Amino acid sequence: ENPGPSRWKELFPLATGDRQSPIDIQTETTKYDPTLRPLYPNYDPSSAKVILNNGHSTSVEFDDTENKSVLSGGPLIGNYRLRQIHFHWGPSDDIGSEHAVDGTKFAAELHVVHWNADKYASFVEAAGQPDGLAVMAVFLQVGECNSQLKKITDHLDAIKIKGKRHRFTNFDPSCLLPHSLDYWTYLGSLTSPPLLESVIWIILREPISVCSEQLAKFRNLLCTGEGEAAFCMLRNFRPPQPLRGREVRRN
Ligand SMILES: NS(=O)(=O)NCC1=CS(=O)(=O)c2ccccc21
Ligand SMILES: [Zn+2]
Repeated sequence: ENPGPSRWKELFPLATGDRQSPIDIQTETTKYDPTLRPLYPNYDPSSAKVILNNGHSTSVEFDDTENKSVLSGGPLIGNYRLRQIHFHWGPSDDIGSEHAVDGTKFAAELHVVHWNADKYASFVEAAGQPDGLAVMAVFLQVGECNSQLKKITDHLDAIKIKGKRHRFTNFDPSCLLPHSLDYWTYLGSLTSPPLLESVIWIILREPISVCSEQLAKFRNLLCTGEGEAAFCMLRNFRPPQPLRGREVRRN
């Protein structure tokens, strides 16, 4: 089975770096910053292309060959182009999110991944730069079933096996955002290998809902491929990492 987060440092020295993600957000020590602007997501539903099972999560991939779907505002300078969305969850409803708030974890976490197309020529190049990526995170709090999330969970049966992909278009990920776009922001990293320290994190303070039945559908995905012994994708979250003196700002 995939070596868990505790062994990543053996292959990826960045795992013990000083701007690693996720973190536990201690709300009392976040700093209000009046220079932070409102977030401005502007997504074209035709950018959505495919939903897939990559063996460690399920993602929706977007056409990022032009500035059709971008995030601007907030702490960002210029436009960050939408690349993909994916989710993190756990084996039970009491854990699953990557970031935590005053020690509390949510049942799951949505990541909306963007890259700085104003400055860099590709996602891969941007992923190697300190201001290359912007990931907007949304907490999924267990409760009511989420009718917008159903657009994703209804397709998971078709991509149960690692490597499966399915045409998935006419989808605007704004439908998964909460009413309020208030946020915390800090400088961090990708939360899975290669753990690159290139992410401006934007964590929405208001969660969206998810019900147990929907969480069960994520857990039914397989992290194994065709012809392999089947193992369910029960957990794919990295635990909180040391803050190393970083500041968390809020708008
Ligand atoms: N949880 S996270 O948002 O830090 N993303 C991990 C990640 C690792 S990756 O480099 O495979 C990659 C490619 C495209 C989008 C995301 C990723
Ligand atoms: Zn993620």
